[in-house]
Amino acid sequence: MSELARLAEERGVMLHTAASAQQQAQWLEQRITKALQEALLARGRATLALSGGRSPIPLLQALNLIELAWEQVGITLVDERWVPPEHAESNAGLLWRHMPQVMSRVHWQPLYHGAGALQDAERSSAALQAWLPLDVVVLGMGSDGHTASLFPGMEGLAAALSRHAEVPCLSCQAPDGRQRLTLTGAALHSARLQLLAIRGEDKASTLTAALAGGRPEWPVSAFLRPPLQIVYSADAS
Ligand SMILES: O=C(O)[C@H](O)[C@@H](O)[C@H](O)[C@H](O)COP(=O)(O)O
Repeated sequence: MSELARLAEERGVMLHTAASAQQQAQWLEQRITKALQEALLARGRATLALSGGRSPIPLLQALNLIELAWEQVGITLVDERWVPPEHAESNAGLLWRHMPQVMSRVHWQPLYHGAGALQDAERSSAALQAWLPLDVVVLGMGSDGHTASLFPGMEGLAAALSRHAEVPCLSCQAPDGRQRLTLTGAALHSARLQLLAIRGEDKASTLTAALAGGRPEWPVSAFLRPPLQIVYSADAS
């Protein structure tokens, strides 16, 4: 058993290792679809918060092929760069590019509204408060241990990570100085299904260090406990 698997088991966190990026996407799509269908059956509605960046593209493409009552599903992001959807770095733009069929049918809740980072965070929080608890959250992770746009050393990090955070969405700054919007622990910890998807050896070593408990200052460490399910693939392509 790998060190990653041993540490995950020690923490009671499910770890699935996929042989490729496509198999990781398939594993995620099956669990997300099942959770959304259960939510629709139980409550007539479902909510899903997705990560941006590069890793989620195969998952977005897989979800785009799924037949579901998408009109009863709310989709938002776990974070957004504070740029309009047409900007190359927009996570909203990423979802529209790789999941157009789904995005055209769901109740889409953007985080970026163009009024200013602070005002956009307030507007997104007001809208998302009614969504809590979320049904599904899909987290990614950077090699620096950030998740969503919660970065190590960020001002107000402990409060932002807390499940008792005052608001579900905050504006913040990435280490590169760019404005971002991020869900807080109030939204992220509320999810009935919490998934962390990472790819590549680099992130595996970051995650191993976090699971070993030696990195409490890394935001991802706040999520490494049940009911989190981790899916890892060495395939970083
Ligand atoms: O906006 C973003 O970039 C994401 O939401 C971010 O938190 C992402 O999950 C990690 O940075 C990993 O990104 P990659 O998948 O591109 O490595």
